[in-house]
This record gives sequence, C-alpha cells and structure tokens, in this order.
Amino acid sequence: MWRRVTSLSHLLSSPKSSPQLTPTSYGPKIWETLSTEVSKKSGGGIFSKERSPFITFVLGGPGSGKGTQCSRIVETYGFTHLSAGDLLRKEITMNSENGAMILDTIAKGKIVPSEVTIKLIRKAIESAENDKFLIDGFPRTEENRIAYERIVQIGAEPNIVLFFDCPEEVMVKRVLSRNEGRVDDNIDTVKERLKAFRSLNLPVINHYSNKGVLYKIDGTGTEDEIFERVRAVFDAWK
Ligand SMILES: Nc1ncnc2c1ncn2[C@@H]1O[C@H](COP(=O)(O)OP(=O)(O)OP(=O)(O)O)[C@@H](O)[C@H]1O
Ligand SMILES: Nc1ccn([C@H]2C[C@H](O)[C@@H](COP(=O)(O)O)O2)c(=O)n1
Ligand SMILES: [Mg+2]
Repeated sequence: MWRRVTSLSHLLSSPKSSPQLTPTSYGPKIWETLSTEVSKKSGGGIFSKERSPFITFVLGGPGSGKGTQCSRIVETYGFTHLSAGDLLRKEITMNSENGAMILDTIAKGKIVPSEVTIKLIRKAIESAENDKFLIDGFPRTEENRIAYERIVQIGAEPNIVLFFDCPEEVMVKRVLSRNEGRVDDNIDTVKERLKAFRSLNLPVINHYSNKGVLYKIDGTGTEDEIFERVRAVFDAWK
C-alpha cells in the first residue's frame, strides 16, 4: 500500500470546517483494523481486507486537463486509469441497453443516472488486477458519491482527490479546440456542462476538501507545468 511520506499540507485545499480528517489521521494500521471490523459486519462491498486499492478521484471542469494528466500519471506511477466518460461513451459505441439514453444525456451536457455509471466503474475495478486506480470524472454529483460509497462499503473514502482548478474561459477554449469528434464538444453543450460542474460537482469537491483529502492543482499553463504540480502530490507517496 502507498503511504504518504512527505508533508503535503501546502497543497491541501483549505478546509471549510474543522476538525479535519487529514490523510495522516487514518494511517494504514488503524485503517486495517477498521477495515476488518466493517468487513465482518457488511454484506460485502467490492473492496475487502484482502483488496483495498489506492483510489484517486480526478475532478475538474470540462477541459480542465483531467484525461491529459491521468495519462501522465499512468506512465509515471503505474495507475490504472478509469474515465467515467470513456466508460459511458463505450456503452454508446457498443449500442448497449443504455446506449441511447447515455448518448442523449451526454449530448445535452447532463449527468447519467448514478446506477448506470457505478455499474461500469464497479465492473472495471473488479476486472483489473492493479491496486492503484485513477477514477477520472467521478463522482460528478453527490448522488454519484453516495452510490460509490454504497458499493465500496470498505474504504469508501478515496485516498486522494485531485481537483484541476482552471478558469472557465481556458476550459472552453481547450474543449472547443479538442478534435476528437465528441458529441458534447460544442459551445451549447459546453455551457450546460459548465453549469452542471458548478451546481453538482463543486459540492462534491467541497465535501472532499472538508474531509481533508482534496489536492487543488492549478490547471493553467503547459501540460508539463501542470504535471510538475501533480508530481508534487504523488512523489510524496510510495
Ligand atoms: N495544459 C494544457 N494546455 C493546453 N491544452 C491542453 C492542456 N491540457 C490539456 N489540453 C488539451 O485540452 C483538451 C482537453 O483536455 P482533457 O481532455 O485532458 O480535459 P478533460 O478535463 O479530460 O476534459 P473532459 O472533462 O471534457 O473530458 C485536450 O484537447 C487536451 O489535449
Ligand atoms: N460521472 C459521470 C461522468 C461523466 N458523465 C457524462 C456527462 C459528461 O458530460 C460526459 C463526458 O464526461 P467526461 O469525459 O467529460 O469526463 O459523460 C456522467 O454522466 N457521469
Ligand atoms: Mg476527459
């Protein structure tokens, strides 16, 4: 298991309330004890004492650079990258049972019901052998977050939450220059996605800030400059 080895307090986002749970306040030993107790009582979430992976949620508005930075983290630190958006888009491509509903929702810049997204994430985690995951673009809403906590049960809190903080005009410019044929990369849908980000995702980000696990990263500058900021977080764990 990765343990934090260096102080990161200068990177932690300011908590909204106190007292705070900081990453050091639940070190591996106490964690193992708690996991065992919960495991005896619970009906079996996807993690167990034998398997409690290191989970990083990667959050930020549309075009804030989540996917780009996740690729760099994968290369450097060996995480498995699970993008909620990519998992949903795959359902559209495969013309699955929910494919049409997902397409309609994404095209409108809205959020897909949590039970659909969580099933895809669950399946992806269960079929991977890695013990380090980057879950990109999830949880997007409080409903997403609660759905995750229900299926995970043990270790419901992520170890780290990265938040790429970026001005809206920079995000819009990046999304509109992305040339990947995404149905939601147009100005009308981007406006809706920004609205959804402000009203639904910011409360989730605040939740993790209050829990003391949020690392707010300046998402402006070049990809290399941003990755240097990301490295400061991951190099402090091993
Ligand atoms: N630092 C950067 N400077 C300029 N362009 C960037 C930077 N980081 C990413 N990009 C480009 O901006 C676009 C959006 O980046 P990316 O796909 O990583 O964002 P995202 O947060 O995953 O967005 P979404 O939520 O829409 O999936 C991409 O075309 C990417 O190549
Ligand atoms: N938890 C999620 C993640 C994504 N979606 C939908 C809505 C997003 O606008 C779209 C694209 O996601 P992205 O690739 O930008 O992360 O996918 C969702 O409903 N729930
Ligand atoms: Mg992305």
